[in-house]
Amino acid sequence: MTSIAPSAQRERLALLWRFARPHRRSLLLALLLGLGTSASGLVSPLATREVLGALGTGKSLADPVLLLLALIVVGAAMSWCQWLLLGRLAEQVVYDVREGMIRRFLQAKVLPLLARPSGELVTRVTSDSVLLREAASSSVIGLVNAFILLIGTLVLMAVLDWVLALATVGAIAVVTVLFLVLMPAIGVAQERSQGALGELGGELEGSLRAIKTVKAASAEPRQLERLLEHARQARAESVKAVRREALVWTIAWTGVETAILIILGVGAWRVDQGAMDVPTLIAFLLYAFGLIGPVMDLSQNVTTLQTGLAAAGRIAEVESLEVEQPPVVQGQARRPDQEAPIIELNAVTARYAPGVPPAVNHLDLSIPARGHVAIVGPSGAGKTTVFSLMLRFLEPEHGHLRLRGVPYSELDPSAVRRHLAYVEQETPVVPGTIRENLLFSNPDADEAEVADVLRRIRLHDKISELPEGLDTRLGDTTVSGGQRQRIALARALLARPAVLLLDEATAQVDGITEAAIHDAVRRQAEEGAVVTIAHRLSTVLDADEIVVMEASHVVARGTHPELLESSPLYRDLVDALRIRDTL
Ligand SMILES: Nc1ncnc2c1ncn2[C@@H]1O[C@H](COP(=O)(O)OP(=O)(O)OP(=O)(O)O)[C@@H](O)[C@H]1O
Repeated sequence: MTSIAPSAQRERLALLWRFARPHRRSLLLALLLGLGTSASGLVSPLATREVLGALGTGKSLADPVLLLLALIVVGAAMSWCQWLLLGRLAEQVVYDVREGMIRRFLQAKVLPLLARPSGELVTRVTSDSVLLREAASSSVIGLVNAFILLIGTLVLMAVLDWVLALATVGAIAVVTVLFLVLMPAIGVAQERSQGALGELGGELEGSLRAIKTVKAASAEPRQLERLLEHARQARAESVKAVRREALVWTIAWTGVETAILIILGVGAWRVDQGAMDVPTLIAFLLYAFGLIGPVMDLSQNVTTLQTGLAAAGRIAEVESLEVEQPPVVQGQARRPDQEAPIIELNAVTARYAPGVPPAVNHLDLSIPARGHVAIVGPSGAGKTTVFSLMLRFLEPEHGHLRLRGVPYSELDPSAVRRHLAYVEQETPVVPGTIRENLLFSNPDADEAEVADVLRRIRLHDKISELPEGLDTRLGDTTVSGGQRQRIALARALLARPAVLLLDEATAQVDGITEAAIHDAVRRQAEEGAVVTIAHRLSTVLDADEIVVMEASHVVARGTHPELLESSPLYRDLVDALRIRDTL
C-alpha cells in the first residue's frame, strides 16, 4: 500500500494549520458551539430516562418534558450558529489560499513560471483550494467535536452500566484500528487524482490555445485521446479513493450496528439477571444510537482531512515557485549617470539551467540613450535572451548589466522595467477592452495622448468606426495579427519608455502595419532608445547600429554599409531578408 511519509503528513498538517490559524478565534467559538450542541445531545437520553422512570409513578412529567424540549431548542440554535460560522470561515480560508497563490504567480520569476503549463497552475487556484475548504475549517472542528462526543457518550454509558460500556469500547477499538490502517491510502489516491486533473487542465488549455493548429492538422481524435487519458487517470484514482472510503464507511457502520447488537444482547441478559432496569437499558441504547453520529463524523472528517492534506501538498508546491527578490544594497544607493549608456551589458554570460550551454556568452553591448540598435542573427543565436536579460526575466551568471551606470543588481526588477517597454513577437492582448489594453502600461495616459498614439500607429480611424470604440472588448481572435501588433506597440509607446524593446514578428505583416511600426520606431529613436530584434530588411536599414549575433556571441557590429563590407554572415542574413521581403 502506498502512503504519504509521516514527515510529509506532518508538514501538510502544519500547512493546513497555517491556513486555519488566522481564524483560530472563530474556530474556538465554533468548537464551543459544537460542544454545546453535543452536550445538549448527551443530556437528552438521561432526561428521557427521567421521563420513562416517572411513568406510572404518579410524578409530574412536566419538568423532564420541558427540559427535553429546551435541550432540543438550545441544541438546534447552537448547531445553526456553528454552521454559519464555519461556512463563512471555510470561504475565507479558500479566499486566503487563492490570494496567496495568485500573488505568488504574479511575483514569481518569469521563466520558471512559464516553464509550467498555465492550465495546470489555474486548477490549483480554482479546484485545489476548494478541496482545502472543509479540511481547514469544519473537519478539524468536526474531528475534535466528534471525539469529545464519543468520549462523553462512552463515559455516560459507563456511568449507566460499565459492563455494557466495556463491550461497546471493544467494538469501537476494532473500528478505530481499521480506520488508521485504511485512511492514508485515501489521501494518496486523492492527490494522484488532483494531479491528473491538473495535467488535464494544462493540456486542455494548451490544446484550446492551439485549436487552429489542432484542427488544421486533423489531430482532433489524437488530441481528444490525450486529454481523455488524463481524465481517465483522474477517474481511476478517484475511484480508488471512493473504494477506500466505501470500505471505511462500511466498517464504521457495521461496527456501530454490531455494538448495538452486543448492547442489546448483553443488556437483555443483565435485565434478566436483575442487574439493570429497563429505563437504563433504553437510555443506554439511545446512547448507542447516538454513537452513530460521532463515529460517522469521525470517518467523514478524516476523509475530508485526507483530501485537504493532498490539496495542501499541491498548494505548497506553488509556494516553492521562487519570487523576484528586491536587491540588498549596502550604503547609499548609486545615482544614475545621465551621461552613461541607457543600458549596458559587460561580459555577460547567461544560461537557462545549470549544465546547459550558455545562451549568451561573454557578451558586451551598449545601448545609447538615443537611437535605434537592431539585433540580427540566425535562429537560436541568443537575441531573445538579450531581451530577457534586459528585462530581468533572466539573471546573468557572469558579468553585469547596468541602467544609466547603476548595476542591475542594485535595482529592483520593477525599477528596471519602469524604464523599458516591451513589444513581444506574439504581441498578446490582455483580457479586457482596447482602452484597457492601451492603458495597461500607463493607466494615467489621457484621451489626447491615446488619440495621438493611435494616429501614429494608424489605428485611430479603424477604432473610431467600431460601435463601442475604445471600449470594444478584445479577444485573441477579434483583431488581425497586424492590428494586434499595432495595439501592442501603442501600449508600449503610451508608457513613454526610455527604451523600447521590439521583437519584430517573423510572420509577414501588412503594409500599413509595417509602415506604422517603421514610423513609430523612427520617432521613438529620436526621443529615446529603441532596440529591435529585426526580422525585416526595412528595420535593419533604418537602424543606427546593427549588432550581428551568432551562437551566443556578438560577431559583428556597425552600420549597414559597414557590415555589408565586413561580415559574410550579415550579407547572408540580408540576402535571406531580401528574398523573404520580396516573396
Ligand atoms: N526558456 C528557455 N529555456 C531553456 N532554453 C532556452 C529558453 N529560451 C531559449 N533557450 C535556448 O537558448 C538559446 C538562445 O535562444 P534565443 O531564444 O535567445 O535565440 P534567438 O536568437 O532569439 O532565436 P529566434 O530567432 O529563433 O527566436 C537557444 O539555444 C535556445 O534553445
